[in-house]
Amino acid sequence: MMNTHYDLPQSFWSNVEILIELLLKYNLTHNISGAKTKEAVLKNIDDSIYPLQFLHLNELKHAIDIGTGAGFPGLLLALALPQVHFTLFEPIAKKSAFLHLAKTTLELKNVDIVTHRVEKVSPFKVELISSRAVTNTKMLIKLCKDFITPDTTLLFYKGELVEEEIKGLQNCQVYQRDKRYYLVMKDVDVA
Ligand SMILES: C[S@@+](CC[C@H](N)C(=O)[O-])C[C@H]1O[C@@H](n2cnc3c(N)ncnc32)[C@H](O)[C@@H]1O
Repeated sequence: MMNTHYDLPQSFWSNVEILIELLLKYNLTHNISGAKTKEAVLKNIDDSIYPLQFLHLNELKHAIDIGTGAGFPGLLLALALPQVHFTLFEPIAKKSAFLHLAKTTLELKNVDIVTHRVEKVSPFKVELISSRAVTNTKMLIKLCKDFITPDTTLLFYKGELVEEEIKGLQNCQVYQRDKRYYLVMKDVDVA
């Protein structure tokens, strides 16, 4: 299917097959994702897990994903990293309902879903924060600043505006694949 050097759990691809079927069906009536075909969903899945090839995730226990939508990337990272507890923030009820449906169907014990904007909840410290297609980098950092410690890794899935967005920010590393720019930040200054 896809080339990945990361050691995915045995259950990953069987869970993905179930997830794709679930999403395509749910999407017909609720229109929560632009990905309307299996191929399109697979592209989102590939994009979601690609950073596992270059991220160093030792000591990772807690992660949040901001604006998970129909599951990208947070739900897929949770499937790939069953030892890590993921809290997925998605304020839109029909999207959050889908995430609940996926959690129940796949019996995911490492996933919590919060139907609120990330900046509206009581924060807790995490080692990883991911987000794709939600808002610009500086605004994202502002929204989740109270979840960040000097050891937190930020993983933002960006487009070609990334260089513009990170001007003035420290400790940024960008990994490019085609039109996708994966922005990884550590020791983020939230002052
Ligand atoms: C364009 S969608 C992207 C969904 C998914 N991340 C993806 O890449 O397919 C942006 C999502 O972010 C959510 N969102 C917007 N602002 C948010 C906030 N402050 N906290 C949490 N989620 C937010 C929206 O409800 C929406 O579902």
